[in-house]
Amino acid sequence: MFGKVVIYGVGLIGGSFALALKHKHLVREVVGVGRNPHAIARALQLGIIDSMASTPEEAMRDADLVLIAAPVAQTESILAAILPHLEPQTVVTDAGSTKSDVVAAARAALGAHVAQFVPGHPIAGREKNGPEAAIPDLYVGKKAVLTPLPENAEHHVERVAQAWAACGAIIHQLSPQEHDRVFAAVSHLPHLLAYALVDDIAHKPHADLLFQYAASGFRDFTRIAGSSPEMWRDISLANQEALLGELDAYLAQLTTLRGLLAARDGAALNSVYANAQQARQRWIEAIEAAEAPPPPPQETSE
Ligand SMILES: NC(=O)C1=CN([C@@H]2O[C@H](COP(=O)(O)OP(=O)(O)OC[C@H]3O[C@@H](n4cnc5c(N)ncnc54)[C@H](O)[C@@H]3O)[C@@H](O)[C@H]2O)C=CC1
Ligand SMILES: O=C(O)C(=O)Cc1ccc(O)cc1
Repeated sequence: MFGKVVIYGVGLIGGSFALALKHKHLVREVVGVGRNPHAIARALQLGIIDSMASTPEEAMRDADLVLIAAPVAQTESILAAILPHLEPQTVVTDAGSTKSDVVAAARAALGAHVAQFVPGHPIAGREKNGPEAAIPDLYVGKKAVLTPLPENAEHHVERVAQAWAACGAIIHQLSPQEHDRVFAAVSHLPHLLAYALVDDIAHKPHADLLFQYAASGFRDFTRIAGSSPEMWRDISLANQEALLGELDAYLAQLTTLRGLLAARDGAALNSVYANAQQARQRWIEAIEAAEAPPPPPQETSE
């Protein structure tokens, strides 16, 4: 399917993409480019990449597909470094968690060559980072959202969709603005809340005592506060407007709940909790049905 694939940022996301394509024998050669020499050396040692490129010229020579999987604030400088060596057959994509800023960065860095850039975002991941965290089946049954540009040729969009589909992902399309509004609510706000809760507790004078007794509910709620601070700083700032909107709505909900608690209004509190429990149950059922592997083919006697 692919000759040379170049990964800028060989961590959890870029590394898992490379491993998925390699395990399916869909790529001849994976070349990694990194900022941290130890991480890129480890990616080589783990067999995630076949070689590392030390210059953009070397990386981009004869490249079929380039995936940018670094924190989103790095996108513009990476694309600017790529541009002088961008060949006509090369398709460039990214895995960034925000899309409006990435599209703006691509337009600023690439000019007319933005037609070769197809923005993307795999909706799969976890709180672990770096090449050690990369696994080949990270994307199986998960969504990959593409936010194609009007300038993109259909066959370039199709090429990126094929790559994510080969990793096991289900392809969706949104506009960059729709994408950022959706993920502000269901991804960016929850990460901010998890960081806020752990930071708040860590600053209390009796933090050690509190952490000593924190149980699995606290662990579940705060799992995502184990994620990379740099990555989430970049996402928060990139999607500032939509995230502020969601944060304000959530603050209003907290104020409402505070009022119910202060008034000892058990019936109203119960109603909020019950509505949330039911909505969560419906969501879990829908997501499990959507992500379930297809049933094995039925054997017939004929
Ligand atoms: N962690 C997650 O669950 C998900 C992350 N994403 C997005 O994927 C991207 C990568 O995230 P992860 O793989 O989790 O992070 P990671 O920290 O595991 O890997 C990122 C890698 O990029 C390298 N890097 C940083 N600046 C660079 C530069 N200028 N040039 C080349 N390499 C550079 C880092 O050294 C690191 O090895 C981010 O944009 C993030 O928003 C998307 C979906 C899920
Ligand atoms: O750790 C988790 O559960 C996540 O929420 C992973 C994740 C992080 C960032 C994304 O843009 C998409 C998925």
